[in-house]
Amino acid sequence: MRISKPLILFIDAYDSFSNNIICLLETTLNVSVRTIKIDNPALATDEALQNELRHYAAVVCGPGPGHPGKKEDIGIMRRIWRLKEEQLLPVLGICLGFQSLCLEFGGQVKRLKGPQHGIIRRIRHVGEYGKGGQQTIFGGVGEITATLYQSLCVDVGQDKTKMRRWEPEIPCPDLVPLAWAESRDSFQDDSGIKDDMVLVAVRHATKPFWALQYHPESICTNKESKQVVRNWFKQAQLWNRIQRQTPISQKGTIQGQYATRESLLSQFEQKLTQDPGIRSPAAYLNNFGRADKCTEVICHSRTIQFAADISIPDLVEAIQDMRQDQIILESSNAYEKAVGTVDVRGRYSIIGLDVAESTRFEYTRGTHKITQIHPRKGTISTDDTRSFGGIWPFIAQYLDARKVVDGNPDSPFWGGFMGYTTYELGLEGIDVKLQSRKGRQHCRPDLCFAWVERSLVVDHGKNVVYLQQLAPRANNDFVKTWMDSLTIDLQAAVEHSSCPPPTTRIPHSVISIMTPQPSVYESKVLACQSSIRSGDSYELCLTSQTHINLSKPASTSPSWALYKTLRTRQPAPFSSYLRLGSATLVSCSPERFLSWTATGSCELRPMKGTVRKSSAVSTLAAAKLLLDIPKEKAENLMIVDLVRHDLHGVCGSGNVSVPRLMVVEEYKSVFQMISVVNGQIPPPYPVEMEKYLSAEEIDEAEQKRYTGIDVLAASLPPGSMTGAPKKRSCEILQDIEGGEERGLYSGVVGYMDVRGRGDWSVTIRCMFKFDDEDEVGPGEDRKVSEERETWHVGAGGAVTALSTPVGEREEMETKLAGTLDLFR
Ligand SMILES: C=C(O[C@@H]1C=C(C(=O)O)C=C[C@H]1O)C(=O)O
Ligand SMILES: NC(=O)CC[C@H](N)C(=O)O
Repeated sequence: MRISKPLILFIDAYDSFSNNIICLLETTLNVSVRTIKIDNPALATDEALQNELRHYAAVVCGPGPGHPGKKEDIGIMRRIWRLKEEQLLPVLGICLGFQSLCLEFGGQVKRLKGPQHGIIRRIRHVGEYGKGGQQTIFGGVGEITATLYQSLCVDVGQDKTKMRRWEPEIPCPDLVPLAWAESRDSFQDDSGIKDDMVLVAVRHATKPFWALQYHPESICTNKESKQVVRNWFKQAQLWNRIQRQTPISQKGTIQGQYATRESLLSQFEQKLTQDPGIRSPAAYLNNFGRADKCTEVICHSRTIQFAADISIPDLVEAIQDMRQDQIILESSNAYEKAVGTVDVRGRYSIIGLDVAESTRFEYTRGTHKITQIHPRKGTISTDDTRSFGGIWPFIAQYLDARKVVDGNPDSPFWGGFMGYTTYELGLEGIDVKLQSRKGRQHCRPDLCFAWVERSLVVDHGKNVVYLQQLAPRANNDFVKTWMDSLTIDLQAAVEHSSCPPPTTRIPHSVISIMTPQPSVYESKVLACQSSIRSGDSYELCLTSQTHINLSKPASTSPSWALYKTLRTRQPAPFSSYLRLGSATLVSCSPERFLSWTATGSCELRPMKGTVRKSSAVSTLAAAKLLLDIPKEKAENLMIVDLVRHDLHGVCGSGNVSVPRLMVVEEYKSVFQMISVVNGQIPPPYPVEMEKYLSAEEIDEAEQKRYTGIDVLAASLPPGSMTGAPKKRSCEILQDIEGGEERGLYSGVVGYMDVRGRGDWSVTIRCMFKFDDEDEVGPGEDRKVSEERETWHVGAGGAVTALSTPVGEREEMETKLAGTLDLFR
């Protein structure tokens, strides 16, 4: 007989740490967790809630933005505390859940004098037995050091007496204190810790309710807190055995969902099953039909070895028409041996060839339409993304139908999608509406990918170039002819190349530059801090836009010259030059967003903590000292925990790790603190099951498997550009940033290839423009007209409770200067 694991219901208040708590529960206890949002309409009636709760051994009321006194912030949590005696079941509140419990039973919710977000504190707990001799949940627990994420705190009566007590005070007879964080226990002399005593654990005197105000799941909370979770569940189970009146039942439908989302490929399959008519031959086969054996596509590859360092600009200029569309992803710091360590330097550069002739995919948020532009055929086709479950299921299936298994194993990219997505696409994915006052005034793509069949990969470590083409195996001769002619051009280019290539004069003149006003930016920092103090956000990545108006000689965009100059001045592992459809991007981003391998191992590298290089801070050691402070570490930690949550949402419990935490890296003009978060996408079926599965079952599992695209879709917009919790923070930022679109800035640029791999950078330290903003205006002498274009440069930084307006403004200006200096 199969005994199923006890179920726990996790109530999610739209937090960015929820999946980490679910992972903690599933890996510490022998349980399975289902989750539900605080405002799920399916549980609107008491009867529905009651029917749902029957399935569970216990409930966890999670953390979240906002205030426990606001109905909309806590939703069904409040109804849990109000359950009738016969309906009761054990509950653990965490953070917002803790505050909600305390508020319900007489506690007063106050603002902390100094919000504590991502701050690590020592916790003083009552020990195994409370004052009345009752067993607590702290038995066998040593010293806890735990991360706090809170702006608010609860006063249960002790604030008056100013003494740590283990007994309830008069105003809250039902709330028994179990643990405190005290200012005398803080690790460093930290100006942010201003409250003497903060209550961080309670239990209800008579009901099976416990709660923690600290975050047991944070990467920086020590292992001791796992024992607290074990103890809690032991007591919860004991209570269930002895006191529970409504027995646990598996009957009836269950609304709680798995924390991991359904895979994109499975969403696609489901849509097709619902509406088999879509499988109509033409459109379906064009997009998703699999090639048969004879037309099997492989990645033809030729390796060309070079003696000297390879200059990417020289290489592309020799073989491409630079006036046409381009996609160049360059490790422009590959040969910068004097700056930073080896792992800061990128190794490969990847160049899409003949991009202007490639099929281009465009999607604008809110339209439900994927447009394919086929330059070779001179046609444009449009599909309704709803037929396929959305834009991401479409992309995932399109790529999956073109999987290639044969190619050069040394090359990181064989061909496939290359392109960008905007910040606003990410916002759509987390249901954040755009707040622009006038509504969206354009229909520019928020996702633009080219399907790249010919490419060039440079391995800067080995000084080799891989020339590649996706084509049927049988097309060998045709491919060979193309490669022969290109090889000659490439060799000539490298012989004449100058490394580093000279920066060219930029053929433009600046008409105007509109930079953010310092006082306005500083007031926005204060507005962010006000949202942090009220408990609505823990950290906000505030950004601003600079607009540059250029005049230029007719039909020569200065973008390529701008790129060549920027890549030399700000060499970075994720430089990119894109001219794709109506957008042009010039970027020297140091930040990897996400990469994944063909076997599903994913890496995210959030960057938080920036120091400008100067004569006073010129070494890594000096920068480390500056970044080794609670403010900077808290900024980084919060995003690490957020990224872990995003990854858990696809990889599942137990499959996410943090191999590097808060490491300082050196770049040309800045030092950056980064962390590395890894995740392993689970295989379609457990390997040991293979011998028991039929071919059809294996096929079906493969059809529904997760890929790196699931992680990409689940993690946008990049957490390092939003703050935490992501959704509420993005809404607040929409407001504070005045609804101005970030566009390509704060989005991602990169590739996902036919072998099942991907690599994306966060689009920062960049500039971009759209063709529809180009104008013709009167020239200087007002007689002849001249062409003008508008470039946008975004810059910003994370605001926390510990920020200062001037400090943040200077940090933003430091980041802006790298790009803006091109025009000065
Ligand atoms: C917002 C920017 O950068 C982001 C913010 C950082 C920070 O707050 O330290 C660091 C890297 C980026 O994730 C920017 O470059 O404009
Ligand atoms: N992490 C949380 O749940 C935070 C709760 C609440 N919004 C606060 O800031 O105090």
